[in-house]
Amino acid sequence: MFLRVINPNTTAAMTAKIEESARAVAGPGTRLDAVNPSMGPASIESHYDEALSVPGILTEIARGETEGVDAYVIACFGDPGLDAARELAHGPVVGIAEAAMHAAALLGRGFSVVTTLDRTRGRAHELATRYGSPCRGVHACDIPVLELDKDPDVLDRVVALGRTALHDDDSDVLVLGCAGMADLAEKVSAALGVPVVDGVAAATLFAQSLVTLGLRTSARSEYAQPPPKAYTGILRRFTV
Ligand SMILES: NC(=O)NC1=NC(=O)NC1=O
Repeated sequence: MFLRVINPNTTAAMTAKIEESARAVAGPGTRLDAVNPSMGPASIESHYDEALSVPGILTEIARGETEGVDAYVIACFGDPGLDAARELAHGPVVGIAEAAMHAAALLGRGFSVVTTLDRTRGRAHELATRYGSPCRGVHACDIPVLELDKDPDVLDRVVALGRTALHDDDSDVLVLGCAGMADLAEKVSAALGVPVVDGVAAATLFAQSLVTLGLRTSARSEYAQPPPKAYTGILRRFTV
């Protein structure tokens, strides 16, 4: 099978980190590549960034549909463009927040999210409500997405915040609230002694499992192909 993991921001170093996390769990029979759009925000840390990332995501989905991609992962914790992507894709499209929250719900009574900027907490709560997940709290380490690779104290800060979150929320599982934290899961889990879910790995395996089960996005109603219509201006270049 052919999985495509889409980093919705345009930072190649993050795409490489995301690819590494996805490849680490993909099966031997799975062809996997990680891509990012050539247009869009360098990182996604606001509703504005999320909105501007969606045309690029949809461009990558449309391209994947011509290249035989069987399933997609949207590798940003805001799950940007997820519903629109499902209208374009024939196979499954899995967001890393959705995957991480569902995985966490299988591992404990309640989970906490450790994310980047404080302003992204509302989106995480909104997604947990939509997904019906037992999220007991969302905590921000206030490290900008593109600083995750540069700040030498990232691991210590995420561990400290995770410890506080588990205590204050009375949670028993942690979810990493950014694709850029994918490489921290194992170390944070070892430090805190609880399961720590990396949404990139979880979404990759969910997508792979759905294809293995022969399941795909339903085209019956809401996720049917978009009704044909004219798109004007620059969007004409990026629409099906
Ligand atoms: N909560 C987040 O910071 N999410 C993210 N921003 C990105 O650019 N990638 C993410 O996963």
